[in-house]
Amino acid sequence: MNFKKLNIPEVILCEPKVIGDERGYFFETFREDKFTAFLGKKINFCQDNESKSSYGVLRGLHYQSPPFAQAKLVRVIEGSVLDVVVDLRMGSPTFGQHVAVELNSELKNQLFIPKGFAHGFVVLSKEAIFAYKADNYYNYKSEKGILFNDPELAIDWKLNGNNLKLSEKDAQLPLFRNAEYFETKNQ
Ligand SMILES: Cc1cn([C@H]2C[C@H](O)[C@@H](COP(=O)(O)OP(=O)(O)O[C@H]3O[C@@H](C)C(=O)[C@@H](O)[C@H]3O)O2)c(=O)[nH]c1=O
Repeated sequence: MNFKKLNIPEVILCEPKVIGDERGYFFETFREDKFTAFLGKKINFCQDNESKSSYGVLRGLHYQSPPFAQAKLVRVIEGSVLDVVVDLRMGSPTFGQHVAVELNSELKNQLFIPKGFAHGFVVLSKEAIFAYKADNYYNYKSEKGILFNDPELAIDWKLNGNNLKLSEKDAQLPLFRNAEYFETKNQ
């Protein structure tokens, strides 16, 4: 696995070494030792999730508030998505900024999203199966979100707005300016 810091340096792109042979392919999807060595701290993942979505489905932007904040390691098992994270850490030099990266099942790339970020993705392929690890359990009372097309965030979701499909909940999320920000020291 190769690890790369992105424009927001705490957000890490993980690029696995895929070994192909006449049977197909093999790759390590997660190695705690290498991951911990790169981050310099251990993330205790405790929940694995999977969702399937069709073209144009946008899930996000989501986060859980403390004490249920979640760091996530996300990837695409089938298809392609544009994955977006927004920095909600007060005092961070990149507060309010976002990173957008295409994750797909060809590259098998993954994104590590620390606590203190809102996360969402839009499906660019006919369908996509999305999988992720989280280091804190789902807690519906702590679920929070930000409206995907808040002009203040100016996220280019790559797809025409007419093609986007959102849940009722996600279409009614508040703006970034009304989000619950994170204390940087807690991250
Ligand atoms: C996230 C989650 C949802 N659920 C339930 C609640 C609901 O009935 C159903 C679907 O939930 P949602 O509509 O919130 O699912 P979804 O929109 O896929 O939510 C996910 O979006 C991405 C972008 C994230 O970053 C995740 O952390 C998570 O918030 O699944 C769980 O039981 N456990 C979970 O961990």
